[in-house]
Order: sequence, then C-alpha cells, then structure tokens
Amino acid sequence: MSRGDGGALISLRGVCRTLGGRRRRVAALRDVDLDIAAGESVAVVGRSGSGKSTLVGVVAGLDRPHRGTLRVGGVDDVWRAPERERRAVRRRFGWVPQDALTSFDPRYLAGDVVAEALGGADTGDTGAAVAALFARVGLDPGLMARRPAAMSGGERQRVAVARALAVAPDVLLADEPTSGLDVLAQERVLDVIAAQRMGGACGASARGCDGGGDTGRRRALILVTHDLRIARRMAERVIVLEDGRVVDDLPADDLDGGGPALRRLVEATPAL
Ligand SMILES: Nc1ncnc2c1ncn2[C@@H]1O[C@H](COP(=O)(O)OP(=O)(O)OP(=O)(O)O)[C@@H](O)[C@H]1O
Repeated sequence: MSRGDGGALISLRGVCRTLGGRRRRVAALRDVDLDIAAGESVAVVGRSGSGKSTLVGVVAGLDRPHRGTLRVGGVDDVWRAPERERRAVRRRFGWVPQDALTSFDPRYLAGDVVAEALGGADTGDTGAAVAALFARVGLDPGLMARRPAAMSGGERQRVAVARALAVAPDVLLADEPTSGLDVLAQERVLDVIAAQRMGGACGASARGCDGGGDTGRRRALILVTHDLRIARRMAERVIVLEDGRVVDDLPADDLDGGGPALRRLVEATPAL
C-alpha cells in the first residue's frame, strides 16, 4: 500500500505532543509512528508518566498533536479535516475512562448517562435501547434508575462500557479501566470488555460473557494498563512507551524480546 501502513484503521506518523505551561514543558509524545488495524487488540504499557494517556487522547482525535498526523479510516489528516469529519472520527471510538464517576454528569441517573450517548432523552425507544445496553454489559436494567454515585465501582465501570458501546464504535479505548477495583470486579469488567470487543453479549445474571452476541462485529481494542497480566490477557499486541516514545511493539504472547523498559515491567509483575 502506498501509504506504507498496510491498510491500518488508525495511523500515526511523526506524532509529537507537548504539555504544560511556559515554566515546565513536557514532551509527552515524541515522534510516534503507529498503525493499528481494524479489529486488532493492543495494550499500551509503560511506567507512570510515559505518555500512555496522552497517546490514547491523540489516537481518539480528542487531543491535537503539535507535530505529525493522525489518519483514521478514510480521513487522511484528521486535524486538517473539516469539523464535521473530525466529529465522525471521534464517534468511531468508545471511551472507557479510568474513573467513570468523574466523567459522568452528577445530575444524571445511570440510564441517562447511556441515553445521552445514544443521542436522546431516556424515553420510549431510547429507554429500551438503554436497557439492552445494560443487559449487554451484565447490568440489571433496574440499575438505570440508580445514581452512579450509589453504585459499586465495578457497576459504574460497566455503565461506562455501556456508554462507550452506545455509539457503536469501531474501536474501544480503555484507559486503566479496572484501577481501584477489587479482583472480582476487575475480572467482571475485563470479561465485559473482552466480550464486547468481539461483538458479544452478557446476561445480567451470568458470571461470564458470551462472545457470540448481537452485533457480531469485532472491534479494535486499545487498552492502557500498567499490569502486564491484563495486557497479555486482553491484547494480541503490546506497545511499550517510555518518555513519550514507542520503545517496543511485540506480540503479547512473546514479550521476551523487549528492551529495558519492558524488562523492568516484566520483573515487577509477579508470576507472569
Ligand atoms: N496537563 C499537563 N501539564 C503538564 N504536563 C503534563 C500534563 N498532563 C500530563 N503531563 C505530563 O506528560 C507526561 C505524560 O503524561 P501521561 O498522563 O500521558 O502519562 P501516563 O503514562 O498516562 O501516566 P500514568 O500511568 O501515571 O497515568 C508526564 O510526564 C506528565 O507529567
């Protein structure tokens, strides 16, 4: 292919992003080249401050690189495209943040959070669509009338997954989606993300999630984590960031060939 990206869904070329004010400028991303294919699952790992969150903000078309280009699908240079096209690019991404609660409008019930993402008030058909999304992430639709602040952390994260799915995204982006959850809640959220990536469904009462559900479409997954066990479980490919650069890009089941940054993470991970 002439672009040299093998037909990737997402391509970054020479991306730099600098953060901070006059006194303290940080090169959060430096010359990042990256291609992610449709349906691919990628874990982004690296120590704190290495640029992981900055990278996903740029990939999703939320944060503008100071240099370099982002291509998503047929939009060659997202930041030079008209606003209408940029909005369409953003709608290809479903975002699951680290702490869902801070990303929810505190006035909203859980059902409203998802209804808003569907683009309507929580009435009539929208109510049925919200209930279906709750069921897909294994939440009792009765929780639609609950305030997120009165839910468990795991339930809230699943509301965030339902909200992400409301836009029928091509890519699920999850930035440390299980931090702060206990082990069982972590498992449940990861199961839901894995099933929904495969276009699957989760019954409200079932412990596991069924990968053969209603949409039948495999989505790409970009998952930020500092936990290599989660990276290996959820992703086919692991990208390692250090000081804003991609220093390793490896198959998740073969992390032996990584450089010092990855070796440090491997050594810090018990029983990998
Ligand atoms: N608003 C900001 N102003 C200045 N510097 C920032 C800002 N946000 C992030 N940074 C710096 O940019 C670099 C990359 O930050 P980023 O949040 O992308 O890292 P990260 O790998 O996601 O970290 P963590 O794992 O701790 O969430 C860090 O050095 C961070 O201190």
